[in-house]
Amino acid sequence: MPIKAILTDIEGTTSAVSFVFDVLFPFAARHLPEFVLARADEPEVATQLDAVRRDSGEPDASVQRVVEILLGWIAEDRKATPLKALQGMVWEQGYQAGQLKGHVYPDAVEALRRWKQEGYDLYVYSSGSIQAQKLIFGCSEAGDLSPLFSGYFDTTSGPKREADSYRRIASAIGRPGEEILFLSDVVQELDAAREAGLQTVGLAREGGVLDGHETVASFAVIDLARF
Ligand SMILES: CSCCC(=O)C(=O)COP(=O)(O)O
Ligand SMILES: [Mg+2]
Repeated sequence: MPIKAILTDIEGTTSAVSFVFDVLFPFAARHLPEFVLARADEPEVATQLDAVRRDSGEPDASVQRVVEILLGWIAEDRKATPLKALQGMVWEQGYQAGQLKGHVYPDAVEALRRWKQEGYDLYVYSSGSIQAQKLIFGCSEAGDLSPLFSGYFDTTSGPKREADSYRRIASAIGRPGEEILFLSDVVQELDAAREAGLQTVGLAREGGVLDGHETVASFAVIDLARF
């Protein structure tokens, strides 16, 4: 069945791992303590702090202790939903102040624009929060890419290495899995997507092969007509 929609990962796929690890995560680690301490009583922040207390098994943790837990999670790259939500809020301030500009590989920008023009529907699935996804594409070095996308999915749809997450996303998109092409740099994500019936292409930006999946180094060589 020909594909009608593309679902793409961000880190390592549309965007450099180094942008996430060397720019976004250090920015969050630097600004998150002050942000959390200043806004701990605001409902959207308080909800996430309670989720950290719950997920860490420390229901009585002080705000200061929650900040320590969050900094530990950033250091170990934990894909925890409340951390991702808070990072998104902190990054929003950085993008708004012009301190951050989203990195998107030029080949990804070109292909996404072309695919959109050709009539494919484009979606994002990242561990970064939906707010963070909108920011990286909306405030990118290539300008505002947000009009290209028809929807965004994060870990509130489930973990990226579980097939059920992709089944939920396909259902939300309103298409059978085989009409959706999933792009990612992580083989366990590609395996989970395939188990749910999606088609897959792996991105290995530095070369190499993602075991069991067609693998490319650039969006420029992905030929959608073959699917
Ligand atoms: C949305 S940009 C921030 C990316 C992020 O926080 C992250 O954990 C990357 O996860 P991905 O699923 O895109 O590999
Ligand atoms: Mg990735």
